[in-house]
Amino acid sequence: MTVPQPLATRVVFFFGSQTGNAESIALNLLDQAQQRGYEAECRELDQYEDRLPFTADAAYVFVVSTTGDGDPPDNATKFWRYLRRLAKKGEDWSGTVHYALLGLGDSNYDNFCNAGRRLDEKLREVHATPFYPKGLADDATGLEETVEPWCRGLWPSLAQACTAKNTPRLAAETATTTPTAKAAEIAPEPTLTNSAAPAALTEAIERLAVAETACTVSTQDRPSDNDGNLWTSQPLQLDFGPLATLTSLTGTPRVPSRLVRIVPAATSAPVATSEFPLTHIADAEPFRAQLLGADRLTAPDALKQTLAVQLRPIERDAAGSITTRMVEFWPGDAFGVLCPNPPRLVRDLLQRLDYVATERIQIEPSTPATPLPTHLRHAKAVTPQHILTSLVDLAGLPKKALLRMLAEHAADPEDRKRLLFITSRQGAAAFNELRAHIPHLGDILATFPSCRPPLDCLLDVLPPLQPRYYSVANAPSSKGHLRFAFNVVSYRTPVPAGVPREGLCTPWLARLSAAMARGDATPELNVFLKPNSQGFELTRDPNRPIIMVGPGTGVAPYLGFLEALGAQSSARETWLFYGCRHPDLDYLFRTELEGYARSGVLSRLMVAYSRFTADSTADAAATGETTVSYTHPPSDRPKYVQHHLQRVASDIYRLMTRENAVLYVCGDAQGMAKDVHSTLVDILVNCAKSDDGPLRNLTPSGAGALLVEWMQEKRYLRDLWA
Ligand SMILES: Cc1cc2nc3c(=O)[nH]c(=O)nc-3n(C[C@H](O)[C@H](O)[C@H](O)COP(=O)(O)O)c2cc1C
Repeated sequence: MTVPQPLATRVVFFFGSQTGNAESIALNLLDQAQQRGYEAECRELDQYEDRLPFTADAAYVFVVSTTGDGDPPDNATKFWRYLRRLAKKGEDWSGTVHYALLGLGDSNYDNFCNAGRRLDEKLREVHATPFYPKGLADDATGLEETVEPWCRGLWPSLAQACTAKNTPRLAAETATTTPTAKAAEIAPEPTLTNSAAPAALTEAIERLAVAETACTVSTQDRPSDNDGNLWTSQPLQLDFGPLATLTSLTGTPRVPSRLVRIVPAATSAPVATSEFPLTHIADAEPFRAQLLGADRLTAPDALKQTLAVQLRPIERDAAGSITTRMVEFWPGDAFGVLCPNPPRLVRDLLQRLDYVATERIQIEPSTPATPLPTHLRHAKAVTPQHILTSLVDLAGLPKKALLRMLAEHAADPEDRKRLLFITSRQGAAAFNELRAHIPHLGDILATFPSCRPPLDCLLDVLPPLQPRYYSVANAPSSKGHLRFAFNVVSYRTPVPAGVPREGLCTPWLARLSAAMARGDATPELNVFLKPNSQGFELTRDPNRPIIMVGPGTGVAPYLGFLEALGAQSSARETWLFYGCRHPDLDYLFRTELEGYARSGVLSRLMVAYSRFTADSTADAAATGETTVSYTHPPSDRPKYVQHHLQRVASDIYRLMTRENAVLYVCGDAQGMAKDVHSTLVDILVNCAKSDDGPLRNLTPSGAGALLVEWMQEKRYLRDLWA
């Protein structure tokens, strides 16, 4: 680690963020840097300047998440390609570019923090100099665990790399704000100590005074309750016992930066739907689509309810008449569905926060030098109801930043103490317990009844509401229609055990479809095309063999592939490895898949059943081999897709090493994709033993490297979710 003489006089925070975490961290860092007197700015990575972008007079801080299968976020791909080009050309940034890097990821995925790691490698390749060790934060265990210490440690290192130009704003603010604000801002990690009785802890906490909230009025315009009864707000039963014996709290995070301010809109005219910002996703061009209906793909007694919905993209002419909109896509593309938060939850929150649902307001940055978070940038004239319905995520797992902000707005000292405890080092178990309840924002506010945060403070910490993406399960030729398949997400909480919960978008689509089947009007959705930028698409080369692996709803994109292949005439081999629990319960798209196998569009269809225990000797269905009949004793049946792959190992080896096949894997990142990957390593190592070519003596690590090479060459493609 080289700590440069402070050449830099400004700091640039760059973020690459798909779902808002990295952006929120970068914006908070920007605010803190400005308070420390640095001249600072914050940009999306793809907003780098093309000419002379990186200079010695700035220190650079990168906060980058990973998406897809180890890929950079959409707003960082242009920069990533640019940096690769520079590295290839032998660019030399030694002595010029000093940087720090924080990667975000999730260790449930194979390629943990891959985008951050690779960015770091490339920066080193061009001889940029890190001035602070890189941090890699893991969503699986809680980003905060790494993010907070990394951010705290950044400042001393930055002070050596970069000179602050201005008098720290902190000092100026100290003179003008309340003692509370001072304490919270100056000490990034307020350590509340009191060696006396626990009551004194309350007193110590009390000294961090409560900010006032000045919002009034009531809710109008009640949306209809078509969102089931799972979204009512319930207080959580949490164990605050340990708090009774504590005399100090340490490790509480700093109060989140103020990013957003709400002002009355310039006009009070009602908001027209057409004015309403539909999505913050770059390049997305939403269109309307009618929901035509849903087919249930699983039996009523199957573990999961899986639906295939049909949509008809539409456009309206000036007279209001509707025609089908022909959307150009390619098998492998996905569509984003913009799904609202549940009306019941929105209404509860508006009541609780005392906002007029339909009052026009405007969102502005808290200071001119701080950009608005991307998802709020278009909210020029909106209503509180719009914001809570469509812009922010109310149901995601709560972050410490949210709880820390709420502590600032708790009128009751007991609520405040408890909230601070949950965010503290001593309250780690309580924080995990809170998250195990899988609460939504309404539950959290019900648990701390004296909290009434102003809407702008909520907007500072709530992540953007994400569209839900579904692979298109048909070919473009399908009369302009779109088909998606998904499991309707419902589950029970681990704590307290067994409380029913549901997902946001899939139960909503299921309810809309059911209402329509009962005779309600045809619903319209806001949808946009998300072309597959990572190469997971039907190969455009008509001669390449195709191997598709996709258990469960991972089979969905292949339905699109197969429909398109059915319209081609090609002698190539097409194999599908599919898996489900039981042939009679959850074999999705069975008729279609077996039809493709019979007609030869699929050369082989191999189905693994994980819970099929019938004691018959194998017929085609029992073995899961539809096109070749051979028998297996029940105990020897392939249970999972990787078992089928093992059975035909030499064919897989031949197709991949000699016939330039493309291998696709779609579905669960955590279990299936890892097992399939290690099976592929085994297959390569074992089959290479009898190969006289260059792969003979292939080791497991050599096989792993070969698979990585195939990924880079887009011959081994994965579309995964955790
Ligand atoms: C669809 C999807 C794919 C992901 N793929 C990976 C991955 O391959 N490797 C990884 O470490 N994390 C992966 N993640 C986890 C994210 O990097 C992590 O949740 C991060 O906090 C997101 O930050 P952002 O909101 O700034 O994008 C993935 C998350 C999603 C939703």
